[in-house]
Amino acid sequence: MLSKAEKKLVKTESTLEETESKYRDEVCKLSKENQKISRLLRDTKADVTCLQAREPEVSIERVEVEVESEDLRQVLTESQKENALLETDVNDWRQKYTELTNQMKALQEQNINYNKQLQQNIEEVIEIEAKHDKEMERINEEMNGQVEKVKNELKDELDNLRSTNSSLRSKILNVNTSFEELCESHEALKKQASHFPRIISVTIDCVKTEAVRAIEDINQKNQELVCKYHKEMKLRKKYHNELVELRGNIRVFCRVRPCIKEDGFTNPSQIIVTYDPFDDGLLFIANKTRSQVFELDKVFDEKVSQIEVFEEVRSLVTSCVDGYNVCIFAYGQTGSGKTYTMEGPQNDPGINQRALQELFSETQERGIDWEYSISVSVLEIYNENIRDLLNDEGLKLEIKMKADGGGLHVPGLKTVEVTSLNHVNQVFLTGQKNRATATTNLNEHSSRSHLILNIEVTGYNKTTNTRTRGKLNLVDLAGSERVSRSGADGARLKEAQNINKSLSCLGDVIHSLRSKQNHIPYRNSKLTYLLQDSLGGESKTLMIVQVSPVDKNISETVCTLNFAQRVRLVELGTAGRQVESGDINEVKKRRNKLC
Ligand SMILES: Nc1ncnc2c1ncn2[C@@H]1O[C@H](COP(=O)(O)OP(=O)(O)OP(=O)(O)O)[C@@H](O)[C@H]1O
Repeated sequence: MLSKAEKKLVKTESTLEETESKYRDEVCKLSKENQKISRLLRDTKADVTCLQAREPEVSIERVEVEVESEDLRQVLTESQKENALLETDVNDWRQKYTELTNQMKALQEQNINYNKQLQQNIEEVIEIEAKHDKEMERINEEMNGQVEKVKNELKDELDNLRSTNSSLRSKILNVNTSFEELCESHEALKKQASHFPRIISVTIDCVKTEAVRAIEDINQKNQELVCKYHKEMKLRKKYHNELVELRGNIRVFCRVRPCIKEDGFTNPSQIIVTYDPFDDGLLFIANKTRSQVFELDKVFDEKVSQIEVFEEVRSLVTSCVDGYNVCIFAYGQTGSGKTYTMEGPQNDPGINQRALQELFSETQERGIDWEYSISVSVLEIYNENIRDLLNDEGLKLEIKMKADGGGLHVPGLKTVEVTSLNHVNQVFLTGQKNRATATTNLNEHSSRSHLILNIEVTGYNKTTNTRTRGKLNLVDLAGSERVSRSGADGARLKEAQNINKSLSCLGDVIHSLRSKQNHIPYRNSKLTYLLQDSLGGESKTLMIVQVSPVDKNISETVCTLNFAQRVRLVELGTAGRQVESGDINEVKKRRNKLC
């Protein structure tokens, strides 16, 4: 602050000095001019005085002379000329005098003006000096005030610093004490820290044990949860099955066959089928950019074995022993694995052989009260003709209603009672032989015909005098691919049209059953007519749809699964047992009533 006031003072002083020197120069210049004018005036005055004091050099004399001679006249003429010249000179001097007098007057006036100016300037200088003094006084006062203020401020600051200093001193004293205390604590901690590794390792061991225990607990809980979940799932499935049974729905399973060499080289991106790890009833098909989901009663992935498949149908098969009509048919496009699931290779048989084996063991386990007989017939429907595969006589067979009202049958169809698995295998071999002799290419033929293995289980209870009769139809349908896709003509076209007809009749029957229509068009094809007992009314029906996992078959796969979804919604009504009391007349009466 002081330096600012000082600066201002110095600046004002220099401005004043500048102004003063400027006026001093001006006054000096004016007094010099004044002196010059005074000198000129004095000189002019002296000249005038001198001129006034001087005797006129020329006196005009008028002499009147009588010119008497020529010489005199000449002298007179010359004198007159000289006189005229002198008069001219006098006039010039007079004029000069007047000019000088005027000049002197002007200079006097100028001198007066200069004097006035000088006086004015002197007054201004005095005024400026007074102002300067005043300003100096004010600045001095201001400066003194500032100095005083700064002094006071500095004093306050010094006081503050002094008090801060004293408080800092006391703090330092305190810090010193704290520092000493900290040093002591540090020493103590150092001592403690030397024990740390041991403490830490003990703690880590404890934590590890705790963690292991916690993980074990979690694992146990997890396992319990998984068990509960599986139980829930089983329960859900059981209730679902019960519901299905109550409603009489057609149960629909889906089996995905593994990739085979006919699929060509397949990389993972060509596999279009995926599964839900938590729900074995869902199947996903990657159809172009979207994933289509299909809900079925059970999905068997490509790794599921023949035994596992049979485990799922075992109870259905054995219910035949209790007098139920059961039908299991395999549906799907050619090469999707229908025959594999139903017949299977010799070293790993499918449902047909396992079902018979199961029926044998089940009937044997029923105890001594029961007498059972199991008989089989094997037939195929090819081009809407029924062929008995256990009889090679080539009889034309038709489906007829039994005379006693006991349902449909095929008169003339050979039925063989089987007693052991070996016997069953022999019967199957006969069927396969007969099928092969009628055709040049068994594979192609099997694709275009429906194969039906009919098993009838009759039981008689000696104690209660009751009879049971259950029928098990195991059907390997012809390939379901569309005619338009196969590009067939001639005999092939006829075959395809017939397959198409019977499968579309199957679809119609299912549609009519689903929409609970009064008329169900069973008779529109040999297949539906023959399976009437198994499709409608009091039977348990299972359809196993077979699909290929690769993208080249996607449209057939999607068609198959759409068909499966429709089939699943069909309600057939509660299945009924075929149990007859010993009094045959009563049975007949009941049957006639039903018809
Ligand atoms: N689950 C499976 N495991 C191993 N191989 C299988 C499986 N399913 C099908 N295959 C194989 O796929 C090929 C075609 O199967 P399959 O003959 O059973 O089909 P299909 O649907 O009966 O055909 P078609 O309508 O022509 O009779 C066969 O070579 C068969 O061995």
